[in-house]
Amino acid sequence: MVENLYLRLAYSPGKQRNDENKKRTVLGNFTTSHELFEQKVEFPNINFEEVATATNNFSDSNMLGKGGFGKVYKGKLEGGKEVAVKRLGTGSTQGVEHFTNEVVLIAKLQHKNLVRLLGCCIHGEEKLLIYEYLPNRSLDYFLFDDSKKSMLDWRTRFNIIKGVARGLVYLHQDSRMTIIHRDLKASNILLDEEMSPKISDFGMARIFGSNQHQANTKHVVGTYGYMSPEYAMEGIFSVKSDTYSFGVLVLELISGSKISSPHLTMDFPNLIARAWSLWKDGNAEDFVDSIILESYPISEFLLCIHLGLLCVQEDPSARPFMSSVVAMLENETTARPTPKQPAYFVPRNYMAEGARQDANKSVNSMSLTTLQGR
Ligand SMILES: Nc1ncnc2c1ncn2[C@@H]1O[C@H](COP(=O)(O)OP(=O)(O)OP(=O)(O)O)[C@@H](O)[C@H]1O
Repeated sequence: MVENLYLRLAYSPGKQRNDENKKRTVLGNFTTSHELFEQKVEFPNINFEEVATATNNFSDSNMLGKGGFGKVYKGKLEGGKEVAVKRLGTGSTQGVEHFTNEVVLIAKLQHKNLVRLLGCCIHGEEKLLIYEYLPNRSLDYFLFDDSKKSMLDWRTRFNIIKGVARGLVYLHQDSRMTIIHRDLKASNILLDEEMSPKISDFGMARIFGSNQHQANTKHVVGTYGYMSPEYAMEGIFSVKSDTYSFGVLVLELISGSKISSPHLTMDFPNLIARAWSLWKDGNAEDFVDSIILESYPISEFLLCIHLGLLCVQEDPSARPFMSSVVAMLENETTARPTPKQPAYFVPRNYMAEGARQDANKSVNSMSLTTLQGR
């Protein structure tokens, strides 16, 4: 049974909310999703029993994956529609925030490169988000698995780059709001049956008011390696922090390596360092994943490496807006500035085994980072 749910602010703000309130006073018209949440949002509420039945009572065999905020299950609704159900961990304020953000934001957005949220469910302590099911799961599932990455030929990777860029332009400037995603990464790019990309996971996104260009927070959230230096170290975020994460994603797609790949030697603290070093020495071809290197025009690889390096520059104002990125991707003759040397940074203790294993999970706070290789 599906009925419309009118959502109203339903939780008491904790410490984090207080911090953000203080900041809002300083920043003027900075709008958090909580404020929108205080407005009424009409959204399909899917019955809990129906979701439980659809997912075989949230059985492990239906589990598609596990993120920082809960497990995701495959389900089949009455009538046969396949869905993905995110079951948020109970009891945490951050889980509630994640839930409200997703519902309020995605309910208002529609673009072919954004995942569709079909409904939600609040049932006692349970909070569920019900999405369209994307049969090819997420980009990381293919790109970082040696036995699957050959399924991502260059044409597919190039289309993914272009689709994600268009989705970001929509978020940043073409929807009625300016939305900063704040956690763009390979596992948040879902792939449909044609391997077209859909940006997912808006649990950490923030909305800016019309004259707002940047904001800062003491509560840094996101994923190691994809965070821009100014965000990781000073908590400053803007559309240009998403541009940075996009640049990292582009470099991962070209090289077929993770930003934090253990295969990188100590000469290269991360993938950005390697890309920069090879590009400036005129050896950018060596950066390209050997699986895709043959049979495609080298000019497209070089364009994308160049673009990736422009996006990860240290100075946010030197990074292109996503609309310029799309223009460069769609027309190889569009002028491209020369990228400056990026700043490589890794979180303190990042080389520790435990930290590396969790490197691609979203974090709810990040304390210290160290700069290297300037
Ligand atoms: N709509 C969907 N269709 C198919 N698979 C999905 C869908 N949504 C999520 N998944 C799968 O579930 C996994 C977990 O997703 P989730 O967004 O919770 O976490 P994550 O992005 O891996 O990590 P984090 O929460 O740290 O960002 C994804 O990697 C993906 O494989």
